[in-house]
Amino acid sequence: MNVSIIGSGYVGTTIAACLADLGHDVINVEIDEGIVETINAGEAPIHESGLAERIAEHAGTTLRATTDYAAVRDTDVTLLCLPTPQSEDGSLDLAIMQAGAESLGRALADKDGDHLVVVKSTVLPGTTEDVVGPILEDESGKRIGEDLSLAMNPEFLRMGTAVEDFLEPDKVVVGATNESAASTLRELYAPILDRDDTDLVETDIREAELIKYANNAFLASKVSLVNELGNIAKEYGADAYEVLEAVGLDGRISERFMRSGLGWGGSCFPKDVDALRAGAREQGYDPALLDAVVAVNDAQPRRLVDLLETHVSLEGARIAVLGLSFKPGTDDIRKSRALDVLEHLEARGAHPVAYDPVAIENVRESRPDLEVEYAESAAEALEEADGAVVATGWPEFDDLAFDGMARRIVVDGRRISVDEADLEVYEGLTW
Ligand SMILES: NC(=O)c1ccc[n+]([C@@H]2O[C@H](COP(=O)([O-])OP(=O)(O)OC[C@H]3O[C@@H](n4cnc5c(N)ncnc54)[C@H](O)[C@@H]3O)[C@@H](O)[C@H]2O)c1
Ligand SMILES: O=c1ccn([C@@H]2O[C@H](COP(=O)(O)OP(=O)(O)O[C@H]3O[C@H](CO)[C@@H](O)[C@H](O)[C@H]3O)[C@@H](O)[C@H]2O)c(=O)[nH]1
Repeated sequence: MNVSIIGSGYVGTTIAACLADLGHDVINVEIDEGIVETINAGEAPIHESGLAERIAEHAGTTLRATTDYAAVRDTDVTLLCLPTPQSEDGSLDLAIMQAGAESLGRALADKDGDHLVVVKSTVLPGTTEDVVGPILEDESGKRIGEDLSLAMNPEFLRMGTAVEDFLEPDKVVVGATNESAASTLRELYAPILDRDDTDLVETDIREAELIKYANNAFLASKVSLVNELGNIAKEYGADAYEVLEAVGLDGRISERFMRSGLGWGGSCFPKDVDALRAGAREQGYDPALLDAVVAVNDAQPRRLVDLLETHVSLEGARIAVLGLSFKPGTDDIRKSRALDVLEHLEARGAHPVAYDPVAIENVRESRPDLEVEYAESAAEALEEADGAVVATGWPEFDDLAFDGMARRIVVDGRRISVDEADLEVYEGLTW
């Protein structure tokens, strides 16, 4: 099948390379010339395991990139993978989606024959049919249900495991207005749907849109619940990890997403939970539970620094901060809880010395306001430190030597593996 993909970020690039791998002819339409050149040169514009080799294999043949929307006219289906950020007030900002839909609609005006447009971006119910659809119709002169079809197909991949998640998903959700759109998507994903472990969910567009938010809201809520239970466990002197491991044995609950600690960040959970809360309020519903889910999450970094302060007087103290990315395996620092830890440390007069295997440059560039010293290794960050906090659970922090510290006090927000006998103080946030 000939496929065009609008937007070549984490989702668009991963999907393009994977669809080429599945045998489709794919073109990425992207406004960033640097990304277009990188893909056409056979290189990956982002770091994801398994991505570079797929791009290298298919670039120039079944995988191409361009800044020219006219390329969509040579394709049967277009996947919209544009960003859907949040506005200042937390609500969903559709400006980029609207601009992309306008450009796509204009390009489709000159296409003979039918075309299927699929929204893959995370958008609130109603966006595909009430915002994207009308723009496409206005700009292209085509009519939905006649020579234009519309579908919504949310994406559930995680950063760091994007290729594997896309090719081996638990489910594929297809929201479509007509059978021909649904059948085109079944054909597009045929090799994925042939797997025994992939469920196909066919539904209406509105439900498909909401499934994505419900999925992320559920997972974020699970982590906040686990953190609340962890905070309570800590008060009782109990180990939340032991408690929740046993709880997870209940098949109704599952053992996944049970790691308590510093909380959730990243480019998706925070913005999607906020957009759903704002959307619910707009609909006249007060999302009290989701408000609490965010409040519990926002309190964890302060709680970690409070815990450290029970052992170290922070004014003027040199504090090692281990980890900056929002989770291990990525250099993404968007809404990373580690940044909140840095802010709390700074506000209390401490001198943070931070180390992360890959995310330092991103923090340096995007947060020049933070007064932080950066170290080139965990050992360097720990050298002469009066205390340390673990903010991201990078595997390389397991079994670290803490002997360079001035005082061997470690407060852990991610449950790394440590030899407590080596330490003066070792405290977990929830154990
Ligand atoms: N990142 C994830 O892990 C993930 C997972 C599932 C779903 N999503 C959702 O997928 C969507 C895309 O997310 P992402 O992380 O890939 O975003 P991203 O910011 O990484 O990439 C978006 C790309 O779109 C390009 N772009 C912007 N305006 C354009 C235009 N008018 N025409 C063409 N290209 C344009 C940007 O230059 C950028 O390269 C969002 O709705 C997000 O919520 C993201
Ligand atoms: O037991 C856990 C699991 C996760 N986290 C934290 O939760 C955040 C999100 O983690 P993860 O879900 O692995 O990362 P993302 O790449 O943000 O993926 C989420 O967001 C994507 C974008 O919407 C979705 O596609 C994915 O399904 C969804 O898992 C990170 O800060 C993790 O540290 C915990 O604290 N404890």
